[in-house]
Amino acid sequence: MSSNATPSSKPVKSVDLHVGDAAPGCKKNDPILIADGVRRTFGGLTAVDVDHVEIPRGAITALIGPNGAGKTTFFNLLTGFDKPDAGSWTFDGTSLAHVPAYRVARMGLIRTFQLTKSLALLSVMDNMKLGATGQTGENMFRALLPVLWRKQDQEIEARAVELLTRFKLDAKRNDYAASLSGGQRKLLEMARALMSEPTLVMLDEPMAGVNPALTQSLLDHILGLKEQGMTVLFVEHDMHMVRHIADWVIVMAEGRVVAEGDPHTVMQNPAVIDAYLGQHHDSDLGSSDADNVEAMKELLDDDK
Ligand SMILES: Nc1ncnc2c1ncn2[C@@H]1O[C@H](COP(=O)(O)OP(=O)(O)OP(=O)(O)O)[C@@H](O)[C@H]1O
Repeated sequence: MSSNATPSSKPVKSVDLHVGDAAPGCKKNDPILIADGVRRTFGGLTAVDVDHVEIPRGAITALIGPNGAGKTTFFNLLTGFDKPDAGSWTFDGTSLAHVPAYRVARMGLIRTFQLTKSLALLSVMDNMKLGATGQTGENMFRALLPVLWRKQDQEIEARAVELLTRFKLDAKRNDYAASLSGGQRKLLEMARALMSEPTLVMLDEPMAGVNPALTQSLLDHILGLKEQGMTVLFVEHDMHMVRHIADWVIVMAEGRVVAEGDPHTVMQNPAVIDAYLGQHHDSDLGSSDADNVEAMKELLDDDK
């Protein structure tokens, strides 16, 4: 499915991100995240089996692949929301294996979810405050000094207001998150992710379920993250979006990385087309296979 979404201005693409050929697992000039031998099985199914992958710093990388390729599972592993059977990975040179999700977030790696996790019965503002990490109140001794946490509370609120204004949600700050539309919830989740001033933002299907009226603003916000010096890694099925905003694309199929490159080159790669067609050349297409074929058509839809 495609939104035909385009950002309001033509993005400046980052180039020279990799070293040597743009092959699966290729080295990057300045990787922020490096994963080695990351494997996750569910019973007899190998959901993720990534030999080596590097995510370039300061760029926007799209992680694409057909349904069931292992993208979300890989996100869950990298961010401490799931545990691998094997493997190691580093973020900014620090090993993240066995680090729980809340500590990964404090280290500057924040993710959003395919289905938004805003807490429906909390106000928009309270959702934002929950996104701030490393508060004084989390430290028992400093929490005993009200002067410290009051000042911090004001700073957190000011940052939340600034972000809500940027994301055009400030008028809704006292509303329950439950009252927001699907697209507004996606914006809230992104705004909340920024409360902790992350260095790497991982977005799982940021465009899914977003009303066309909000797609452009979401794209502009994602581009804005890069302009502010953050690294973005996102999972997305919308190939128009991938083509327009991604500097680099990593393709997964059946748990493995099968291709990497700039969007234009990757989308012409026969291995990628094969991955989307999968093993279903000769059989009837189920609905998720039909989605994959739709995505493949979008892949082949040349740059406008
Ligand atoms: N908790 C789980 N228990 C059992 N199998 C799982 C679990 N989570 C994921 N899987 C399986 O692992 C494989 C990879 O799933 P995953 O959701 O990571 O793929 P994906 O590439 O994100 O797919 P989509 O694009 O449809 O979201 C699928 O076959 C899925 O059914």
